[in-house]
Amino acid sequence: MIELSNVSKTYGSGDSAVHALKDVDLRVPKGTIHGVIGLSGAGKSTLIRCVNLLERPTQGSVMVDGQEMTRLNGSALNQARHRIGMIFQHFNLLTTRNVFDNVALPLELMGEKRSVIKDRVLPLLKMVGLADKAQQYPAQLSGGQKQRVAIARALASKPGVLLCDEATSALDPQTTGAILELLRDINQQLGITILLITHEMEVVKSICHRVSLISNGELVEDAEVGEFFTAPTTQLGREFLNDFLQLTPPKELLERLEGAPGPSTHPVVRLTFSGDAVSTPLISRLARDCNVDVSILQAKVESIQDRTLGLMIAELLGSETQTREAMDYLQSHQLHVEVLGHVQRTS
Ligand SMILES: Nc1ncnc2c1ncn2[C@@H]1O[C@H](COP(=O)(O)OP(=O)(O)OP(=O)(O)O)[C@@H](O)[C@H]1O
Repeated sequence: MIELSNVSKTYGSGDSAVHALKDVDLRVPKGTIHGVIGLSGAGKSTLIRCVNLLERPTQGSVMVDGQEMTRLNGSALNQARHRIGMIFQHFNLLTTRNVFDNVALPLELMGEKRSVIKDRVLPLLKMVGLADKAQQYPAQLSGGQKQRVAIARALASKPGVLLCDEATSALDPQTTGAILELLRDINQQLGITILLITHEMEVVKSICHRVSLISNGELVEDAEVGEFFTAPTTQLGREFLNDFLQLTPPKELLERLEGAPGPSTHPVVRLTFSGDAVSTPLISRLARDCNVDVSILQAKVESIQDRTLGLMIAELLGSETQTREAMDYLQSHQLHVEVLGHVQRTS
């Protein structure tokens, strides 16, 4: 289990101080996979590096599997770090060591005997699918293979926790999928707790149980993945979702979109719906009960874990009162309604 309480991190001081983390509380239960997503510079790397104290928090406490990391120094901290594996975007392998010796490195640093090292490294290489590459050097491997070596190395000291710092960001989509599958297998087979940071919703959707959204050093959302994808509670969360689903209004419509309603305009809305609302014929009811016509401009249905998510961009055609009633009707049926703007009637 990982538990951060009131963690803040400030780089520098005075006028040049950067408040990279502000009062962060985060709890990752044992055996779960937790994602932290955010824009560039939001504080993701700082947060993950505070877990193993590669960065020491300015304030607050960090507990990992019952041990308070923030109280440790020197050799006690080094010992505790053996229980926390970490993988990085650029793999960080030693180019002068072959695959076997890269994986063996943490065990050598712990003073393990060669026979123990051999018994540990070979099954790990098998687990990550590189049993036949033990004698090869990093330069002879693909990006995905290098990350597999890094994963085996991170697991060598039998950690209870694995930290993944943008572990798939340097990989193509197919290799990303294979590495994520490996991480999921490791989580299930070894019961290891995984904390990962990413700027990609696809990563969160594929393997995380829960997700936190970080913005300007603050955790602004924390939810189950299905919940986050179907009902983000912040504007930033909705923007991540819309980018992921690529449901933005067509360019030609954007050009005609006006901010304020006028005497002869229609609202253009983005509707997000999940659960029962996906299978309810709300649009035809809207036409019947509220007397508005609905012109669907874009629509998409996605399965996120055990939930179904529907998205739609539509123009509501009717009088101002009718369209307002229609939006109230949709909201009362648990749809998230966002008015994107207004367009002039064409007829
Ligand atoms: N060593 C440092 N010294 C000073 N400022 C730093 C340092 N490391 C990070 N920062 C600043 O802290 C803030 C958070 O940075 P961080 O790297 O944690 O964000 P991030 O979300 O991981 O970004 P990215 O996705 O671009 O890697 C940024 O404003 C960054 O410039």
